[in-house]
Amino acid sequence: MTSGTEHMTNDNILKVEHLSMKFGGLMAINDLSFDVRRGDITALIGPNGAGKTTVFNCITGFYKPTMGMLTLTQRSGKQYLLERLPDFEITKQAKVARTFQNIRLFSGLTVLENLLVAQHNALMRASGYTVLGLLGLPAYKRAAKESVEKAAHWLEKADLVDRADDPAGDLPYGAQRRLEIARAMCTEPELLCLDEPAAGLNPRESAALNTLLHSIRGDTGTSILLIEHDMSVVMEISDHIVVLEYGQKISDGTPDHVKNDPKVIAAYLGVEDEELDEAISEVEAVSGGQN
Ligand SMILES: Nc1ncnc2c1ncn2[C@@H]1O[C@H](COP(=O)(O)OP(=O)(O)OP(=O)(O)O)[C@@H](O)[C@H]1O
Repeated sequence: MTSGTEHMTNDNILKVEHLSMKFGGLMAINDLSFDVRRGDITALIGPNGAGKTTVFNCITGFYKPTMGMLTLTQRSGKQYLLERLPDFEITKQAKVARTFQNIRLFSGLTVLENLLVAQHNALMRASGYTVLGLLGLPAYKRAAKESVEKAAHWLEKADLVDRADDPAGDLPYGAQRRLEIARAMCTEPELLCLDEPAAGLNPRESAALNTLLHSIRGDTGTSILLIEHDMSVVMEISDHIVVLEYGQKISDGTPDHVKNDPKVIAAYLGVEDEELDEAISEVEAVSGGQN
């Protein structure tokens, strides 16, 4: 199999197999394997330093893994080995979009302009890369109309219509997060990778984020892979959770499975194996007390 060959569609959009990433003497990711099912919201969680961002950086081409295979299968069945592609091809061809822990918008451009700039590549292709194309080609006019329509669609989905003409930098934090996601959606990704989308959001903004993510999954079928520390967000929106600790997978399954997994409880409470029973009883006592 090589990058970009045609294959049968399967249920997994992404297969991570035996991924390892070494920084000097530090094994940040150690023989990690997991699947991201098509159309699911999959969360990658784990304590600080577990290796979540490193996995994202390998998937999006920012790091080249020391070992392992990252196979992305598009809806058409076309497959890409991400570890072999430069990052711009991962975005452009494999159609993986990403947001970052720190918001990266064009803060001086308006909200609408941010959504249009995201579609620059498609517009330039339609122009034939010539001035005449820009001025006269029907293909360009059609593409320009479509890009405005797409921007309007995502403005509405992200609940930003009222702020369309404001500079992106003037938006409240939660609205900037939704704009980043809307901008990524304008590139029509097959896999959307979100790095801590709920970080710093208040409960109302978190709820608006959940609505946006559910509508992305429901309306477009785009698969979402996210890193998130906020457990209430993770448990509410995820179909599937993969838990890392010290670069290795310690649990993998539904939110219910993961939240009751003793290994996960221990990792989050920071206890040794022999103290596990005690820790589990403590957690049960606390959750019992809240019900
Ligand atoms: N470029 C790098 N060079 C050296 N070490 C790195 C590099 N990037 C990450 N690491 C190390 O790899 C380990 C995993 O880091 P990573 O940022 O992936 O964890 P994380 O789970 O995303 O943590 P957090 O939740 O705090 O963001 C850490 O020990 C980190 O110090």
